[in-house]
Formats: sequence, structure tokens, C-alpha cells
Amino acid sequence: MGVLEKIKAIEEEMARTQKNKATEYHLGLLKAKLAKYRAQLLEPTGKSSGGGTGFDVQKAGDARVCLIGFPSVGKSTLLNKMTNTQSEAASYEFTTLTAIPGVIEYKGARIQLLDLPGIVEGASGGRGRGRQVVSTAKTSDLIIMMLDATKSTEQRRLLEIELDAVGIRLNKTRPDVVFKQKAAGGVTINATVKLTKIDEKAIKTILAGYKIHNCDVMIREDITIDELIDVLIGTRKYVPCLYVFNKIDAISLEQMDKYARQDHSMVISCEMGLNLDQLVVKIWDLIGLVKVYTKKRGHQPDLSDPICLRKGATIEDVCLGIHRSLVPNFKYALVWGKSSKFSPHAQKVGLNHAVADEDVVSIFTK
Ligand SMILES: Nc1nc2c(ncn2[C@@H]2O[C@H](COP(=O)(O)OP(=O)(O)OP(=O)(O)O)[C@@H](O)[C@H]2O)c(=O)[nH]1
Ligand SMILES: [K+]
Ligand SMILES: [Mg+2]
Repeated sequence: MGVLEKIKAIEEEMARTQKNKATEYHLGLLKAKLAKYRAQLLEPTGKSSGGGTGFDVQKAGDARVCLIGFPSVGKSTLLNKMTNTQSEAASYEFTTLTAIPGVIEYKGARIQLLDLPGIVEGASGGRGRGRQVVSTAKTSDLIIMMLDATKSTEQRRLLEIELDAVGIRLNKTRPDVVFKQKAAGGVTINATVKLTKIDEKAIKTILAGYKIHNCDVMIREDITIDELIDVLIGTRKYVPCLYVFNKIDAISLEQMDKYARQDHSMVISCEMGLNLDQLVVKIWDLIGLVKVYTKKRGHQPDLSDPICLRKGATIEDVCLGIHRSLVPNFKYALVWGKSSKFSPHAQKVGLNHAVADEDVVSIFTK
């Protein structure tokens, strides 16, 4: 019997079996078996699958949020609640076998929410489809690490290890180090702050370990050895992460309060729809989107079709959001709103003026 047939047989047996106290144990065994076979479906079959690349899902909308978590924590249930997409949700592990995108629409933005298969310990090392899942997490603007509030808090640490292993740094900023490799001239190290966790000898040893013999290193923050290595490797991804504790309907108020107070954390219940509106607001804040309205001369601002940009976006980004041809023909822009020096009046600005959320912008071309 192939794996698919075995799965089918178990599913049929589960459907046949009446749920009661006497069958509880047997059903539990069937569930465990089902999970085992479904996990096998996730094992990489050839060289191409399970490798270092993520799932082949087009990025769409203004930002991407990935759902990462152990099996059966409620990732698919959340997707079903927050988007118009349906992803199968069930009480056995490895229900979801591939990446399933949905869209959250909020404040004029379209945020792609990506449901992913559950991962297990060792995922980053290539076990199951885990590697593909954690690689997909690299492409996200925000990771939602979903945790089952009824289970051990160990889940969080185990998942962090898996993400760390593929070079994802959660809720951290890139170390403030300028590193330039050169063709000759040896190693020059400068620091603008006192270094307490690493000294010149350690830095030189590490550089030599990476066969770097000519470079300039300017350190502007009290970094650790690991952070220096991240700079040298250069491909680290710094991604914001929100820890979401699901199933709070099944735990005590006291326990819930403890989770809710942790940093970067939120508590929800998908099943009872608790705190889901607040979750959307939080997602929006963490992605750091700003929404800008455009206005043609002599017209009211167009409130129906805002342009969504990243925090820190400039008038140039606004132009690119409208049409590529605007930048080379740009003369000046008028901006109303929080970023205008003369608010409530407009300010005349150039391409590198940073816009703020809810600004109104008029572009003037040559
Ligand atoms: N009590 C409770 N159960 C929930 C909640 N959300 C989801 N569940 C249940 O948890 C089980 C797993 O839900 P799924 O959405 O399939 O979980 P998943 O993380 O997508 O699982 P995989 O795809 O197998 O990794 C289902 O039986 C859900 O009904 C919740 O808020 N409270
Ligand atoms: K499940
Ligand atoms: Mg799922």
C-alpha cells in the first residue's frame, strides 16, 4: 500500500469509528498514524524539493506575512478567519501540505497572508518540507510565529532555532557595522564605541577564519562575535516577528495574562474569534505601511485609491507607485499632512522628502 492509500484507509476508519470514551485511545492512535503518514508526504522526494528555496507562490499585494508554527496550532484556521481563502483545517497534524496565500484588506492595503505546513524540530536541516517552509519565511515582511497556548512554551525556542539556522534574525536590526573588502592593504579596524564583548584579536581571528586579509571594518555599536559573523556572511535577513498564542479559550485567565505580557506577543482564539481585529491592527503597525493619497491640481484628493508604501518612503517612491515616467520628468511636489512643515498648509518638496501616513501629494512634472 502506498502512503496515500494508507492515509485514505485511516481516514475511513476514523470516520467509521464512533467518538466515545471507549474509542478515545484508538482514535488517538489513528490520529498519530495519520500524522506520521502525512509527514511522509512532506519528505523531499527528489533533489529539487526540500532544498534551500521556498514555495513557488507569487508575492502579491503590499506586503507578505508568513504563518510559522508546529502542526495543528491553528494556522489554517487563522487564514480562514482573516481572509476569503479557505485552507483545510483539521484536528490531525500536517493537514496543510503546501503554501496557501490569502489576502487581508485593511486601510486600503492588501496584505498577503501565507498559510504554511507545520514544521517540526530539525526542519531547517532538511527534515520534511520544513526547509522549504523556513526558506519561505525569509521572503516575508513579518513572521507570525503561531504557538499553541495549551502546549509547552518550549515550542517558541525550538522554532527560533530553526529560523536562526537559515539566517533569519527575529526582531533585531542589522548590526551597525560598515564592512568593506579590499584588494590589498591589510585589515583596518575602527570602533566609535567601546567594545565590551569582542576585542581586536578576536575580530582578526574571525576575519582570518573567513580568509579575509584585506578590509576596513568600522564598528558603531557594541557587537557580539555572532553579530560580527552575521555582518561578514552578509545574507542575514532581519525580519520582525509577532508571537501569537492561539487557543486561549482553552487556558486559564492567569496563563493568558502571562502570555499577553510577553514582548512582541499577542493572545488570540481563532475558534472564538477573540482579539482578531486587534491582530490586524498589530500586523499593519509591524509591517510599517504608510498610505498616501494623490491629488490632481484643482481636484479633491482621490480617497478611493491610496498608494501603500513602506515607512520611510519618499516622494520618489510615490512617483514610482503612480508611474515610472514621473521620476525623470519630476519638477516638484506639494504635500499636505503630517510630513508638511507648514501643516495644515502644503509644503513644496523634492524627490527625497519622506512622506507620512495619510499625506496628500500632488506631483508636478516638467
Ligand atoms: N480550542 C481551540 N482550538 C482551535 C483554535 N484554533 C484552531 N483550533 C483547532 O486546532 C486544530 C488544528 O487547526 P489547524 O488550523 O488545522 O492547524 P494548522 O496549524 O493549520 O495545522 P497543520 O496544517 O496540520 O500544521 C483544529 O482542530 C482546530 O479546530 C482555537 O482558537 N481554540
Ligand atoms: K491540523
Ligand atoms: Mg494548516
